[in-house]
Amino acid sequence: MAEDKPWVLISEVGDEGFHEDVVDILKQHFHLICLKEFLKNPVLHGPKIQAMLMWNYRPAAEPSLLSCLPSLKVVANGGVGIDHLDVPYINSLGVKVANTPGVVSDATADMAMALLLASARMVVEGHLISVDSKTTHVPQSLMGVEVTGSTLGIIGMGHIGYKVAQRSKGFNMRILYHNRNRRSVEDEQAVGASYCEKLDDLLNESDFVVLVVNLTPETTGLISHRELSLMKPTATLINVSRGLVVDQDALVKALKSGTIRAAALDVTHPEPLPRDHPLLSLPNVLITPHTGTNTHATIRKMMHLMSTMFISSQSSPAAFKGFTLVMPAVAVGNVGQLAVDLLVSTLNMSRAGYFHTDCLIPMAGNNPYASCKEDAEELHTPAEVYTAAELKLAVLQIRAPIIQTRSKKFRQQLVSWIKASGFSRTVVLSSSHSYQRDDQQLQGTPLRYLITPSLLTASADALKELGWREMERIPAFPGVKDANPEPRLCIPGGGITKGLFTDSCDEDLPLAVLLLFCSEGDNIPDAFALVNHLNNWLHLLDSQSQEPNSKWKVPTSWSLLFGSGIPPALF
Ligand SMILES: O=CC(=O)O
Repeated sequence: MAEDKPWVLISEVGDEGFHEDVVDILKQHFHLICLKEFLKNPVLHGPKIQAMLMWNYRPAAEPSLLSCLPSLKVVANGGVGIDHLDVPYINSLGVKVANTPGVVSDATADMAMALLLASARMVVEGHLISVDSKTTHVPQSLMGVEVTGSTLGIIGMGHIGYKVAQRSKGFNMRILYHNRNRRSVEDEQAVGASYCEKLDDLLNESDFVVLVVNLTPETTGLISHRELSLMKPTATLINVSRGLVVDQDALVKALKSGTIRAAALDVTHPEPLPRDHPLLSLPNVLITPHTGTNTHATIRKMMHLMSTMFISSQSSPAAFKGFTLVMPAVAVGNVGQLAVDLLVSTLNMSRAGYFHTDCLIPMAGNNPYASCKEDAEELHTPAEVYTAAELKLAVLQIRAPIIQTRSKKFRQQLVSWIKASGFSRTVVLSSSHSYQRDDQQLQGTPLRYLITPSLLTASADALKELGWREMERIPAFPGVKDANPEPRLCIPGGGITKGLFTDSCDEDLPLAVLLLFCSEGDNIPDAFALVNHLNNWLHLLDSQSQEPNSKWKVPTSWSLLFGSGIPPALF
């Protein structure tokens, strides 16, 4: 029911607003109201709006609009740059500001390379000649500059800048960079980049200068007359950051006078430029209309991120309506967590947020699923939520032990979050001490399952087909017939498994437990076994590999796990 969903204000669908192809993602989670509709009756609609999703800087988060939204919790910006938002002011209203970093980096870095290559090799000019009805021959003047082996200067070596460097390495470029902070030696070596403490040195030496900085007071007008005059006359300026980083009047002069060879800009100020702006009529300028993140895959990722960033807000029920949640119990051998690692890594799941709790031992660490040094720098917390929206799958990964005295409270928090989020089922991946098995549990497969009555009906056929064994209840007093005849559930080493299962039965929550009997040690084979069982049920990965484990992608962080041994040099 639309009424269940949080009300969210957007500018419009289509034209300059949200792309029609992705708005379905938002509609799954929100009741959308477009600005035009909203403005017909702000008094009626205003109090219902809990979030505002901005696309192409709109709706503008201006005081006049925000004052009509007394229930607003979040202003979420589609994109990484939030220079158009007055964050302290918005925060002062008790409203959070969110953006979508990370997911835009690849597309933006690709765009920087596209502009660099297109400008260097005169791709647009070539195209125009090729399609011109008057063309009879290819003019010799259509002569580009060599990219391979040239020198690239990256200004702003953040997430996107680093990805530009990674791409440029493939072009055998000499890579210089200037950044507020120098990167680690490992980062530099991985892409072969050299740090230029002085911006002037970078400008002097580069054949291509790429701007990838945030717009701040320090970077406004960063490239002006002086900086352009330091560049080589054969050099090209590429801007994928913000138009205001470049003094456009100075750029026009430099391009006209041959101070630099060319410019390729995905961003200008304003956007679009007035139709009579001199940049538009210069032959050595290539301009795209701020489309750095415009790929279907990237905008879908942005939509998913914008949709799920509300999960920690209690005012956004049913954010995961119809999703399956998979989570580990923190149990013997950490088999559940390892299995969840394989899921997140293989399905390339996006981090949607964190589960806020005071029941886990506080900790923070690097991104366990990093695919490059750059990603590894992200800070990760003990309980995080990942999603693969296409599969309607969410995962809660737990990376820290539960504080012993808070186990019950943790279960309560979990159950209420699971209920509020609208998951259609929850699967807990767990394990139990092999050596404490009851006699009847000794034979056959080490896999067991448990299922709550409210999930049983929906899953009975699947379970029958899978042929799994239900976890046996064991007598409270083995050998004593009369006393306490009711056999009980016993999951030694299973952490919160039993409590969570019992709570879920009481709360009518559709939940299943999949567990393996195992021993502490190198539990990687157990993790593979458990995730393969899960996959046999949920069909998350359909690859028909001969070798069942080879379809899973092992996360980088596993290199720190078992098997590396103690360095012999210690003895
Ligand atoms: O311009 C694009 C962004 O800020 O992500």
